Amino acid sequence: MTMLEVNGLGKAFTIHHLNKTILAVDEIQFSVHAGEFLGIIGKSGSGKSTILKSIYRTYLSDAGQIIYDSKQFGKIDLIQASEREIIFLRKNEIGYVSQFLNVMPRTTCRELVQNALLEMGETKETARIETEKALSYFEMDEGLWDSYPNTFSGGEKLRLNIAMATVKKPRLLLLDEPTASLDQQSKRKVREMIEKLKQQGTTLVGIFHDIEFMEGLCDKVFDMKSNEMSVVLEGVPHES
Ligand SMILES: Nc1ncnc2c1ncn2[C@@H]1O[C@H](COP(=O)(O)OP(=O)(O)OP(=O)(O)O)[C@@H](O)[C@H]1O
Repeated sequence: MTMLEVNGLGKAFTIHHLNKTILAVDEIQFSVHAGEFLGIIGKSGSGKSTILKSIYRTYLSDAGQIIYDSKQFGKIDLIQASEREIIFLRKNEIGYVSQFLNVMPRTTCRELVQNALLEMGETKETARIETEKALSYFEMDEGLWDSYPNTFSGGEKLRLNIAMATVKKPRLLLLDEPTASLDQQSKRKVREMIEKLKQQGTTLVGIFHDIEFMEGLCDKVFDMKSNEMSVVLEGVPHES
């Protein structure tokens, strides 16, 4: 079953003060089946993050279609979807993790993870238990659970980000360099979690500078250089 189909995706940015337009991505085409992991590779500035942000609708694309098979809405074009539909999908079906923590101010680490579960309808008790499990799993120091994350280290912020997104067991998970500032032990944890989610049917699209991290995780690779998708048979996908 195709979970995500990107057809002819294009996105340009207008830089007003320079009076110029940058074509960030053009004619992007790929598809991902349920439970598959698609890795996007390509050099810096080639448009990898723009693709993920277009899927999550942080950016509104200028051309093409992004057809997502939603549990709630059936097949839906994420470019045409209403704000209300996008908010629902972000709460319930589609997760996004980047290197940057962008969260409600004056909300503790524990509350952030709990709120993610409460907004998808979990009971307070389940949210409490699952939150503690997720924070322990990603080895967040218990002394930080009731602190505000603005003072957290880069790695702590990242682990919180990943905990918030994965605790919801999203149907589609978008990973934009989620292991950027993590140590080997934390990377292993993230990898294990990705494997677990895959087994549970989560579909993933991810970008990793650390190509070795992708080894054995990705089923397919989309190469920005050739604008083509290939199936990973064995080994490590090559950087373009
Ligand atoms: N919000 C924006 N406004 C203007 N230009 C942007 C914006 N976002 C991205 N771009 C431009 O679009 C192009 C693609 O950027 P993008 O971040 O998608 O690349 P990337 O492949 O993810 O890069 P990296 O690997 O360095 O993170 C770049 O030239 C970038 O400067």
